[in-house]
Amino acid sequence: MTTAASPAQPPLGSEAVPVVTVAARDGARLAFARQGGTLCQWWGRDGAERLYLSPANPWVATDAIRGGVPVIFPQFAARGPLPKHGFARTAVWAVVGQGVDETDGCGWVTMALDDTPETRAVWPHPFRLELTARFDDDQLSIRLDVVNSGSAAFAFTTALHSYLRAEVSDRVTGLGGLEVIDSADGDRRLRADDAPIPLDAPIDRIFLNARAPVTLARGDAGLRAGLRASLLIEQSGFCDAVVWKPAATDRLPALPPDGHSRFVCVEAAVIGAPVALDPGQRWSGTQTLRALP
Ligand SMILES: O=P(O)(O)OC[C@H]1O[C@H](O)[C@H](O)[C@@H](O)[C@@H]1O
Repeated sequence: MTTAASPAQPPLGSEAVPVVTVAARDGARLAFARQGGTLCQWWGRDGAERLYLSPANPWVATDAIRGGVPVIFPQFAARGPLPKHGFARTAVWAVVGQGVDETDGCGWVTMALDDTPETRAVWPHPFRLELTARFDDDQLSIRLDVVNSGSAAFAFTTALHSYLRAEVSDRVTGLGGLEVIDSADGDRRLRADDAPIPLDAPIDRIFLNARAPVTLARGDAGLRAGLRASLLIEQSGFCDAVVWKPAATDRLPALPPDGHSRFVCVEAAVIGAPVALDPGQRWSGTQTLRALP
Protein backbone atom coordinates (compact mmCIF):
# COMPACT_ATOMS: atom_id res chain seq x y z
CA MET A 1 0.00 0.00 0.00
CA THR A 2 1.24 3.50 -0.81
CA THR A 3 -0.16 6.89 0.08
CA ALA A 4 -0.90 9.80 -2.25
CA ALA A 5 1.44 12.76 -2.65
CA SER A 6 -0.34 15.07 -0.22
CA PRO A 7 -1.18 14.04 3.36
CA ALA A 8 -4.58 15.71 2.85
CA GLN A 9 -5.46 13.07 0.26
CA PRO A 10 -7.47 9.98 1.24
CA PRO A 11 -5.50 6.74 1.39
CA LEU A 12 -4.59 5.15 -1.91
CA GLY A 13 -5.23 1.43 -1.65
CA SER A 14 -5.58 -0.87 1.34
CA GLU A 15 -4.13 -4.12 2.60
CA ALA A 16 -6.82 -5.96 0.61
CA VAL A 17 -6.27 -3.86 -2.52
CA PRO A 18 -2.63 -2.74 -2.66
CA VAL A 19 -1.74 0.13 -4.97
CA VAL A 20 1.73 0.53 -6.46
CA THR A 21 3.24 3.70 -7.96
CA VAL A 22 5.74 3.84 -10.82
CA ALA A 23 7.54 7.02 -11.93
CA ALA A 24 8.66 8.17 -15.38
CA ARG A 25 12.05 9.84 -15.79
CA ASP A 26 10.42 13.29 -16.06
CA GLY A 27 8.70 12.89 -12.68
CA ALA A 28 5.20 11.96 -13.88
CA ARG A 29 3.76 9.05 -11.90
CA LEU A 30 1.20 6.30 -12.37
CA ALA A 31 -0.57 4.30 -9.67
CA PHE A 32 -2.02 0.87 -10.44
CA ALA A 33 -3.74 -1.99 -8.67
CA ARG A 34 -3.83 -5.69 -9.49
CA GLN A 35 -7.51 -5.44 -8.54
CA GLY A 36 -9.19 -5.24 -11.93
CA GLY A 37 -5.86 -4.46 -13.62
CA THR A 38 -6.86 -0.90 -12.82
CA LEU A 39 -4.73 2.15 -13.49
CA CYS A 40 -5.74 4.29 -10.50
CA GLN A 41 -4.07 7.66 -11.04
CA TRP A 42 -1.79 9.51 -13.45
CA TRP A 43 0.00 12.50 -11.98
CA GLY A 44 1.81 15.08 -14.08
CA ARG A 45 5.27 16.09 -12.95
CA ASP A 46 3.59 19.07 -11.20
CA GLY A 47 1.68 16.54 -9.10
CA ALA A 48 -1.69 17.36 -10.73
CA GLU A 49 -4.09 14.44 -10.99
CA ARG A 50 -5.24 13.78 -14.55
CA LEU A 51 -7.59 10.89 -13.77
CA TYR A 52 -10.48 10.93 -11.35
CA LEU A 53 -10.24 8.51 -8.45
CA SER A 54 -13.14 8.65 -6.03
CA PRO A 55 -12.07 9.72 -2.53
CA ALA A 56 -14.89 7.47 -1.29
CA ASN A 57 -13.56 4.32 -2.97
CA PRO A 58 -13.67 1.65 -0.23
CA TRP A 59 -10.71 -0.43 -1.51
CA VAL A 60 -12.37 -3.77 -0.87
CA ALA A 61 -11.38 -6.85 -2.82
CA THR A 62 -14.83 -7.63 -4.21
CA ASP A 63 -15.57 -4.23 -5.78
CA ALA A 64 -14.49 -2.54 -8.98
CA ILE A 65 -12.45 0.58 -8.24
CA ARG A 66 -14.53 3.75 -8.67
CA GLY A 67 -12.20 5.77 -10.82
CA GLY A 68 -8.98 5.44 -12.75
CA VAL A 69 -9.30 3.11 -15.74
CA PRO A 70 -11.34 -0.04 -14.99
CA VAL A 71 -11.13 -2.68 -17.73
CA ILE A 72 -14.50 -3.80 -19.04
CA PHE A 73 -14.44 -7.35 -20.47
CA PRO A 74 -16.03 -9.53 -21.87
CA GLN A 75 -19.33 -7.63 -21.78
CA PHE A 76 -20.07 -3.92 -21.79
CA ALA A 77 -22.69 -2.80 -19.24
CA ALA A 78 -25.78 -5.02 -18.95
CA ARG A 79 -25.80 -5.65 -22.71
CA GLY A 80 -25.71 -9.44 -22.43
CA PRO A 81 -26.20 -12.29 -19.96
CA LEU A 82 -23.07 -11.71 -17.81
CA PRO A 83 -22.71 -9.58 -14.67
CA LYS A 84 -22.65 -5.83 -15.49
CA HIS A 85 -19.41 -4.87 -17.24
CA GLY A 86 -18.13 -8.48 -17.06
CA PHE A 87 -15.55 -9.80 -14.61
CA ALA A 88 -12.17 -8.30 -15.56
CA ARG A 89 -12.71 -5.19 -13.41
CA THR A 90 -13.03 -7.24 -10.23
CA ALA A 91 -10.57 -10.08 -10.95
CA VAL A 92 -7.05 -9.96 -9.53
CA TRP A 93 -4.53 -9.53 -12.35
CA ALA A 94 -0.82 -10.42 -12.35
CA VAL A 95 1.92 -7.82 -12.75
CA VAL A 96 4.07 -8.90 -15.71
CA GLY A 97 6.57 -6.07 -15.33
CA GLN A 98 7.04 -2.39 -14.58
CA GLY A 99 9.82 0.15 -14.86
CA VAL A 100 11.27 2.98 -16.91
CA ASP A 101 12.09 2.65 -20.60
CA GLU A 102 15.73 3.72 -20.91
CA THR A 103 15.23 4.86 -24.51
CA ASP A 104 12.57 7.52 -23.94
CA GLY A 105 12.19 7.80 -20.17
CA CYS A 106 8.56 6.63 -20.18
CA GLY A 107 7.31 4.74 -17.16
CA TRP A 108 5.45 1.54 -17.94
CA VAL A 109 3.55 -1.32 -16.40
CA THR A 110 2.10 -4.47 -17.91
CA MET A 111 -0.57 -6.52 -16.13
CA ALA A 112 -2.23 -9.72 -17.34
CA LEU A 113 -5.29 -11.79 -16.59
CA ASP A 114 -5.74 -15.40 -17.66
CA ASP A 115 -8.93 -17.41 -17.36
CA THR A 116 -9.51 -19.19 -14.07
CA PRO A 117 -12.12 -21.66 -12.84
CA GLU A 118 -14.06 -18.61 -11.56
CA THR A 119 -14.05 -16.83 -14.94
CA ARG A 120 -14.89 -20.06 -16.78
CA ALA A 121 -17.88 -20.54 -14.46
CA VAL A 122 -19.43 -17.33 -15.86
CA TRP A 123 -17.86 -17.32 -19.37
CA PRO A 124 -16.56 -20.70 -20.57
CA HIS A 125 -13.59 -19.50 -22.64
CA PRO A 126 -9.81 -19.71 -22.17
CA PHE A 127 -8.34 -16.22 -22.76
CA ARG A 128 -5.48 -13.93 -21.84
CA LEU A 129 -5.78 -10.17 -21.32
CA GLU A 130 -2.71 -7.92 -21.26
CA LEU A 131 -2.89 -4.28 -20.28
CA THR A 132 0.17 -2.13 -20.94
CA ALA A 133 0.38 1.49 -19.86
CA ARG A 134 3.22 3.81 -20.94
CA PHE A 135 3.34 7.35 -19.70
CA ASP A 136 5.25 10.53 -19.06
CA ASP A 137 4.18 14.07 -18.23
CA ASP A 138 2.60 14.60 -21.65
CA GLN A 139 0.76 11.40 -22.34
CA LEU A 140 -0.65 8.16 -21.05
CA SER A 141 -1.09 5.38 -23.58
CA ILE A 142 -3.10 2.31 -22.55
CA ARG A 143 -3.12 -0.82 -24.68
CA LEU A 144 -5.41 -3.78 -24.11
CA ASP A 145 -4.63 -7.09 -25.82
CA VAL A 146 -7.11 -9.96 -25.87
CA VAL A 147 -5.87 -13.42 -26.87
CA ASN A 148 -8.05 -16.43 -27.52
CA SER A 149 -6.01 -19.17 -25.82
CA GLY A 150 -8.66 -21.84 -26.26
CA SER A 151 -9.73 -24.11 -29.07
CA ALA A 152 -13.06 -22.51 -29.98
CA ALA A 153 -13.97 -19.04 -31.26
CA PHE A 154 -15.42 -16.44 -28.87
CA ALA A 155 -16.86 -12.93 -29.14
CA PHE A 156 -16.65 -10.09 -26.65
CA THR A 157 -17.36 -6.44 -26.04
CA THR A 158 -14.95 -4.32 -24.05
CA ALA A 159 -13.98 -0.85 -22.86
CA LEU A 160 -11.28 1.12 -21.12
CA HIS A 161 -13.62 2.95 -18.74
CA SER A 162 -11.38 5.99 -18.25
CA TYR A 163 -12.47 8.42 -15.52
CA LEU A 164 -11.04 11.83 -16.44
CA ARG A 165 -10.86 14.73 -14.02
CA ALA A 166 -13.28 17.37 -15.27
CA GLU A 167 -15.27 20.30 -13.96
CA VAL A 168 -18.84 21.18 -14.98
CA SER A 169 -17.64 24.05 -17.20
CA ASP A 170 -15.49 21.68 -19.30
CA ARG A 171 -16.74 20.35 -22.64
CA VAL A 172 -16.18 17.29 -24.82
CA THR A 173 -15.75 17.90 -28.56
CA GLY A 174 -15.03 15.81 -31.64
CA LEU A 175 -17.96 13.39 -31.71
CA GLY A 176 -20.26 15.38 -34.03
CA GLY A 177 -21.90 13.53 -36.91
CA LEU A 178 -21.62 10.07 -35.33
CA GLU A 179 -24.47 7.63 -34.82
CA VAL A 180 -25.40 7.52 -31.13
CA ILE A 181 -27.08 5.01 -28.86
CA ASP A 182 -28.53 6.94 -25.96
CA SER A 183 -28.28 4.49 -23.04
CA ALA A 184 -30.05 7.02 -20.81
CA ASP A 185 -33.09 7.11 -23.10
CA GLY A 186 -34.00 3.49 -23.84
CA ASP A 187 -31.21 3.05 -26.42
CA ARG A 188 -32.77 5.68 -28.70
CA ARG A 189 -30.70 6.07 -31.88
CA LEU A 190 -29.79 9.58 -32.97
CA ARG A 191 -27.13 11.49 -34.88
CA ALA A 192 -24.73 13.62 -32.78
CA ASP A 193 -24.62 17.29 -33.74
CA ASP A 194 -21.41 19.31 -33.78
CA ALA A 195 -22.12 21.22 -30.57
CA PRO A 196 -19.63 20.60 -27.75
CA ILE A 197 -21.01 18.26 -25.08
CA PRO A 198 -21.50 20.31 -21.90
CA LEU A 199 -20.59 18.65 -18.61
CA ASP A 200 -23.15 20.50 -16.50
CA ALA A 201 -25.70 17.75 -17.27
CA PRO A 202 -25.67 13.96 -17.03
CA ILE A 203 -24.98 11.94 -20.16
CA ASP A 204 -24.72 8.22 -21.01
CA ARG A 205 -24.20 7.78 -24.74
CA ILE A 206 -22.40 5.34 -27.03
CA PHE A 207 -20.87 6.95 -30.13
CA LEU A 208 -20.46 4.35 -32.89
CA ASN A 209 -17.42 4.27 -35.19
CA ALA A 210 -15.58 7.01 -33.30
CA ARG A 211 -12.30 7.30 -35.22
CA ALA A 212 -11.40 10.99 -34.84
CA PRO A 213 -9.66 12.44 -31.77
CA VAL A 214 -11.87 13.73 -28.97
CA THR A 215 -10.97 16.75 -26.87
CA LEU A 216 -11.81 17.43 -23.25
CA ALA A 217 -11.63 21.23 -23.33
CA ARG A 218 -11.31 23.14 -20.08
CA GLY A 219 -13.63 25.86 -18.93
CA ASP A 220 -12.77 28.41 -16.24
CA ALA A 221 -13.21 26.09 -13.27
CA GLY A 222 -10.91 23.44 -14.73
CA LEU A 223 -8.20 26.00 -15.42
CA ARG A 224 -8.58 27.42 -11.90
CA ALA A 225 -8.25 23.87 -10.53
CA GLY A 226 -4.84 23.72 -12.23
CA LEU A 227 -5.82 21.26 -14.96
CA ARG A 228 -4.02 21.37 -18.33
CA ALA A 229 -5.86 23.44 -20.98
CA SER A 230 -7.17 20.34 -22.64
CA LEU A 231 -6.83 16.61 -22.94
CA LEU A 232 -6.68 15.05 -26.39
CA ILE A 233 -8.13 11.54 -26.42
CA GLU A 234 -7.25 9.20 -29.28
CA GLN A 235 -8.03 5.55 -29.85
CA SER A 236 -7.22 2.74 -32.25
CA GLY A 237 -8.62 -0.77 -32.37
CA PHE A 238 -11.54 0.38 -30.23
CA CYS A 239 -14.22 1.44 -32.71
CA ASP A 240 -16.75 3.06 -30.37
CA ALA A 241 -16.57 5.69 -27.63
CA VAL A 242 -18.76 6.20 -24.58
CA VAL A 243 -19.31 9.49 -22.79
CA TRP A 244 -20.76 8.97 -19.33
CA LYS A 245 -21.33 11.32 -16.47
CA PRO A 246 -23.87 10.44 -13.77
CA ALA A 247 -26.53 12.72 -12.32
CA ALA A 248 -26.35 13.99 -8.75
CA THR A 249 -29.46 11.94 -8.02
CA ASP A 250 -27.88 8.67 -9.21
CA ARG A 251 -26.21 8.19 -5.80
CA LEU A 252 -23.65 5.74 -7.11
CA PRO A 253 -21.83 3.49 -4.68
CA ALA A 254 -18.29 4.61 -3.76
CA LEU A 255 -18.82 8.17 -4.97
CA PRO A 256 -19.06 11.23 -2.67
CA PRO A 257 -22.11 13.54 -3.00
CA ASP A 258 -20.22 16.00 -5.25
CA GLY A 259 -18.40 13.25 -7.16
CA HIS A 260 -20.61 13.47 -10.26
CA SER A 261 -19.36 17.02 -10.88
CA ARG A 262 -15.66 16.11 -10.72
CA PHE A 263 -15.24 13.79 -13.71
CA VAL A 264 -16.39 12.59 -17.06
CA CYS A 265 -15.74 9.12 -18.44
CA VAL A 266 -14.59 9.07 -22.06
CA GLU A 267 -14.36 5.37 -22.75
CA ALA A 268 -12.63 3.63 -25.65
CA ALA A 269 -14.98 0.75 -26.40
CA VAL A 270 -16.17 -2.00 -28.69
CA ILE A 271 -19.93 -2.32 -28.26
CA GLY A 272 -21.87 -2.04 -31.53
CA ALA A 273 -20.09 -4.88 -33.32
CA PRO A 274 -18.52 -7.40 -30.90
CA VAL A 275 -15.01 -8.67 -31.69
CA ALA A 276 -14.92 -12.32 -32.81
CA LEU A 277 -11.62 -14.11 -32.15
CA ASP A 278 -10.64 -17.50 -33.52
CA PRO A 279 -8.36 -19.81 -31.48
CA GLY A 280 -4.87 -18.30 -31.21
CA GLN A 281 -5.95 -14.89 -32.52
CA ARG A 282 -5.12 -11.59 -30.78
CA TRP A 283 -7.05 -8.30 -30.77
CA SER A 284 -5.45 -5.03 -29.63
CA GLY A 285 -6.96 -1.67 -28.75
CA THR A 286 -5.28 1.50 -27.50
CA GLN A 287 -6.48 4.70 -25.86
CA THR A 288 -4.03 7.59 -25.58
CA LEU A 289 -4.55 10.65 -23.39
CA ARG A 290 -2.40 13.67 -24.29
CA ALA A 291 -2.28 16.57 -21.85
CA LEU A 292 -1.98 19.72 -23.97
CA PRO A 293 -0.28 22.79 -22.49
O1 LIG B 1 -21.52 2.04 -11.87
P1 LIG B 1 -20.81 1.13 -12.85
O2 LIG B 1 -21.27 -0.30 -12.81
O3 LIG B 1 -19.32 1.25 -12.71
O4 LIG B 1 -21.18 1.67 -14.31
C1 LIG B 1 -20.86 2.97 -14.65
C2 LIG B 1 -21.34 3.32 -16.06
O5 LIG B 1 -20.58 2.60 -17.00
C3 LIG B 1 -20.82 2.96 -18.39
O6 LIG B 1 -20.33 4.22 -18.66
C4 LIG B 1 -22.27 2.85 -18.76
O7 LIG B 1 -22.52 3.45 -20.03
C5 LIG B 1 -23.17 3.49 -17.73
O8 LIG B 1 -24.52 3.18 -18.02
C6 LIG B 1 -22.81 3.03 -16.33
O9 LIG B 1 -23.63 3.67 -15.39
